[in-house]
Amino acid sequence: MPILEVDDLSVSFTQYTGRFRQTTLRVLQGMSLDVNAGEIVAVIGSSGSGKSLLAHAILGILPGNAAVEGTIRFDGETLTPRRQEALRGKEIALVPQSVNYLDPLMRVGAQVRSAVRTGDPATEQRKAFDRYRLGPDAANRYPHQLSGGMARRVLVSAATVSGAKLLIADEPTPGLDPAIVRETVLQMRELADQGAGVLLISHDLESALHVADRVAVFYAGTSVELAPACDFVQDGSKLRHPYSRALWRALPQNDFVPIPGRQPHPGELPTGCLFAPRCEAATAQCSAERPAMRELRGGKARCIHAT
Ligand SMILES: Nc1ncnc2c1ncn2[C@@H]1O[C@H](COP(=O)(O)OP(=O)(O)OP(=O)(O)O)[C@@H](O)[C@H]1O
Ligand code: NI
Repeated sequence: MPILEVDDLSVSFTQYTGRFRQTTLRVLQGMSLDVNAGEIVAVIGSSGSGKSLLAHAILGILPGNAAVEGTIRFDGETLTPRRQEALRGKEIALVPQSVNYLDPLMRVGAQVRSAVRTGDPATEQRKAFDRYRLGPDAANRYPHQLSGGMARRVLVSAATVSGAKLLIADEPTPGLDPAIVRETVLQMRELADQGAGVLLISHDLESALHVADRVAVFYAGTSVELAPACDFVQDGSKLRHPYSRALWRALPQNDFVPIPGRQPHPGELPTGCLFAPRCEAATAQCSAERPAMRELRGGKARCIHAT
């Protein structure tokens, strides 16, 4: 049974654009995916595609002006705001995108100890710091006294001492040390092998493919494909959606072919398929209607032409 099931999730923000004018911006739509225990599902998409919002919707930490539609089930039961609060940091843990999530005024050892749920907090914190190569004096430091890599490892420690059944790792944005990115993905694999379900959010298809079982490809606030990781091979012809194939082909070890154009902003989405304006295979029908996600060859794709 899946540990996490996201079904037709949409997120909108209400914004005031003047004293009396209010607009609603839909930033996530029709998002569906599931994660099984012991499995890593990588969420891949460029900046602004909705990856962090999905994580925040699952955890119930979206800002107050956000409206959520659709259902999220954890361990077979629908998540309500009350249940999200009860599970957050316990059964469902986040490795946040930024080290700014650490409390700047609290020693990091104490922050990790406060996340421990079973066993002796001091012992569990020490074990986690050993596992993630944080020296014995690291626990007494404040976040600003740690290097970026060490702070990331403290975040992973805090997420793992909780013994969560579902881990959501929101990877640091590019520009941060690639070695740290690699390290985080390997840590996630270890946790999945111990039985946790992992949602691994990443810009970096290549590093995610090292550890993921399945890949969800996001574009402009929706999922366009859900594929087994092993479909990302050779010329990409096993993939179902033109955008997934384009991402694959854009990798340096493949043809390094960039895709012309850019991802549309939430306020300027095309009426039909969101990828149609950049798609080589687009026809008039693609611009007429938003395609639904459909099952295809052991995966799913949101494209009327996909075979
Ligand atoms: N509080 C907010 N109010 C209005 N729009 C928002 C808000 N938070 C996020 N958005 C918009 O929602 C979209 C998705 O944002 P999100 O942070 O999920 O992207 P992301 O895929 O995580 O990007 P990155 O890889 O840069 O972290 C973006 O267009 C962003 O501008
Ligand atoms: Ni993000």
